[in-house]
Amino acid sequence: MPDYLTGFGNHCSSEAVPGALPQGRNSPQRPAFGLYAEQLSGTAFTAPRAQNLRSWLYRLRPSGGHGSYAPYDGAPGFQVDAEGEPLAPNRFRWSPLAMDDVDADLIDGLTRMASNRDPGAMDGVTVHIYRANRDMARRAFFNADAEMLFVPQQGRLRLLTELGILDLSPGEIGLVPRGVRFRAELPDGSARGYVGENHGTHFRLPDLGPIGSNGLANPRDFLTPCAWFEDRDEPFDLIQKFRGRLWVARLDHSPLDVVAWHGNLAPWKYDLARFNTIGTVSFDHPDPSIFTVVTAPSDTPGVANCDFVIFPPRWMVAEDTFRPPWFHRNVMSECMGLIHGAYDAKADGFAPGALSIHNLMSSHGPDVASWTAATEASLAPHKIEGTMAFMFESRWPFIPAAQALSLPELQPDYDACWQGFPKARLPI
Ligand SMILES: O=C(O)Cc1cc(O)ccc1O
Ligand SMILES: [Fe+2]
Repeated sequence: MPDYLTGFGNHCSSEAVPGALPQGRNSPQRPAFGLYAEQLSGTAFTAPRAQNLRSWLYRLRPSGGHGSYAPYDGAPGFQVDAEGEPLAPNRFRWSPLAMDDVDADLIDGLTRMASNRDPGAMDGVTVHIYRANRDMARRAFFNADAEMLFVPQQGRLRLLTELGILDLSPGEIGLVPRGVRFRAELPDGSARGYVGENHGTHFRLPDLGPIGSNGLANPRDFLTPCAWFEDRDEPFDLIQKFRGRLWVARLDHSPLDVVAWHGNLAPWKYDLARFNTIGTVSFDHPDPSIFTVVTAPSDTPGVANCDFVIFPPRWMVAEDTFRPPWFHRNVMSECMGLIHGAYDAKADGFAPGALSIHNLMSSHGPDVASWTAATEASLAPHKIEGTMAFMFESRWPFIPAAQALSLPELQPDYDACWQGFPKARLPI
């Protein structure tokens, strides 16, 4: 079992071998045991202190010991291709992608579903679904384009990163920072889930405003792995994502050889069951921003490049209120998934593993069946249980990948959700 340090954005220190971490300086002339000191930065050197992220890694070899990168064609589904334009401003929904014909590791088993912005432009978000049944044995990956937020939906996912091991189960999320090398194992033999690539500034905890100093995701529930390394002198492929494409270089050893590290740029995981959910105790359905777990701000205050929002179990007590999500058209764009259970705005067609996209100004909200049930329900206190939906919400519209639009799981009749509402009757 991996060990974890607690807290969000803390300056951590960890060593897998006692004495490996230098004391009192970052880069001594001769680090202990002949280790190599290397800085990994997550922000510009001159970023304000409150946002500045970097870590110091002490490793068996410097990370640069690889040859030149050649194109990697093994994971065509993960890469960015020319998109089909013009994109119809439709609502999109995919049923869970089938697992039967899967024969891939995490990287080869990624299917890019939607992107916004140019992945090399340090802005926007890309959403993928992964389906895998093989461990990455002698392959490691890192992403120059984005930090990666993993949302397991089926099966556990073990991310063995340069800075330690994240063991993720469905219901937990895990973040691997830009540039951090990792490989993935599947303790249950196969796994499916979602990945959000955040190309912009880092996910952080949202401000709480009038909520006060506690609530939503509490910092101490974020877990950062302790230092871990593998000493393997054998051929390794190092795959890198750079400007939307994949590249591979050869190493003669595992690049996961960081014996000790310190700093505040590090992987983390979070159990969504720890989320302190806040809602109305009077009337009206509040905006879903109260369910924000982490947010990646843009340059415009309050307008996120990407919010990660969940719809967790919670008590519904609002009086004289239509309790599920209302009908709406938003200026922000929404990409939703479901980890388990049912979502209260969609009675049908949105199964665990599914994905939907509601771009800006597209009319959406409850389907007819959910609307009918909620309109007729008695408004006794009621607990929504056994569910966990989530949403990547972005200021940029999501452009479905051409490959996603030709998947058999794309639902041809999604618009039918909003057909058949009875017309309102005015008094004559
Ligand atoms: O569209 C959705 O289902 C997500 C959503 C939920 C909610 O409670 C309010 C607005 C919103 O976009
Ligand atoms: Fe919405």
